Amino acid sequence: MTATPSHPETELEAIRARIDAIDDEILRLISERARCAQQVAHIKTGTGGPVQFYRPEREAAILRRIKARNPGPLDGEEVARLFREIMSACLALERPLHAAFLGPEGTFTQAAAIKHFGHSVVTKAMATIDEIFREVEAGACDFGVVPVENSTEGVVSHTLDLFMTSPLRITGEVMLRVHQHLLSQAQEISEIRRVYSHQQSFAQCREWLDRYLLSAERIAVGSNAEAARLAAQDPESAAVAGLQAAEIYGLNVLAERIEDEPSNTTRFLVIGKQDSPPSGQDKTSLLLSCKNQAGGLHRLLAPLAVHGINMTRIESRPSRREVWDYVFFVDILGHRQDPKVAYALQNLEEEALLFKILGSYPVAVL
Ligand SMILES: O=C(O)C(=O)C[C@]1(C(=O)O)C=C[C@@H](O)C=C1
Repeated sequence: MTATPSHPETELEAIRARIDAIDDEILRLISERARCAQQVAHIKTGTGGPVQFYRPEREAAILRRIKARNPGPLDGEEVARLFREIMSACLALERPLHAAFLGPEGTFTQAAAIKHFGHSVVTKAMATIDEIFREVEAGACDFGVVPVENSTEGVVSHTLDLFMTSPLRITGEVMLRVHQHLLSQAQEISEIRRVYSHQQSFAQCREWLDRYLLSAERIAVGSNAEAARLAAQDPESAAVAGLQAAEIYGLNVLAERIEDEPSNTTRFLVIGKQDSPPSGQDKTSLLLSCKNQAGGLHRLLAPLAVHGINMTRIESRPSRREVWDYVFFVDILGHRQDPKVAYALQNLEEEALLFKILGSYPVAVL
């Protein structure tokens, strides 16, 4: 007996019916999950103490678990992003989270905030990095998101400097692949006389700009989004900015991905009043200074080597106390509560002139 070939239309209808049934089931499960989150909130508020609705270590653990268990065919990153949004909505049911970012609307910092907290976070644009710190210190926002380093252009020194005086802690990190585009009201690159962008973005696209827009004036402004806003008012100009800015300010994309390094990534820090409990895969950021003598830095960092701790970054900045006096921003792998890290930090503190733990937080998952 030969099987009768099914009609493509009938087949499509059958699969769509199956998708509808699956969607019903997903919806039922998401609603059940949301009710669980409401119960969590109820338990948290019942404890009497200060309530921490947002739990970065738990969120990181959930996303890592989902990625590890993902059977495909969807990519692990993709699946984690979906769960990121489900958790974001569940948390908003408990209590909406407010995060300050470096504005205006449409900056990479806003994209980083949404990548980290999901779309249910309420983002608030601030004019400067200082204002983000102050907004969080004052309790007007739960968290702030600030850029700290770029893979092409290096450190955002102003952010580091603010940690010297701020009581805020680092509660998370966000890695964002940064793609720069040439945005304009004009239709052709040949019409462009001026280009607006942030200094860092100009630096990330230097080769492209030298090649295709050498004669256009480069005007540095406070943010890429501000650049896009200005480009929207001046048809002979363009902005180097992200796609979000193109959408918000209604600009054409004249050239895509014009960054010199295709892997161009910016690292952002999430700042808040508390850091995060251990998630199993964490980093710790430190602010240190050592005696100004031969072998001072070597002796200061020796406990890390002795206890087998991996240092992922070291950055020096003028201390602003004395001329030619420096402080060091050091990132290590591990949580300050991990016994090995705790021992090393104890030894390190004995050797240091200045010793401040800026925070322990989950290594970025997304
Ligand atoms: O487990 C918690 O503490 C929750 O509040 C639940 C939940 C979630 O949706 O899974 C929501 C928000 C927290 O940031 C972490 C996890």
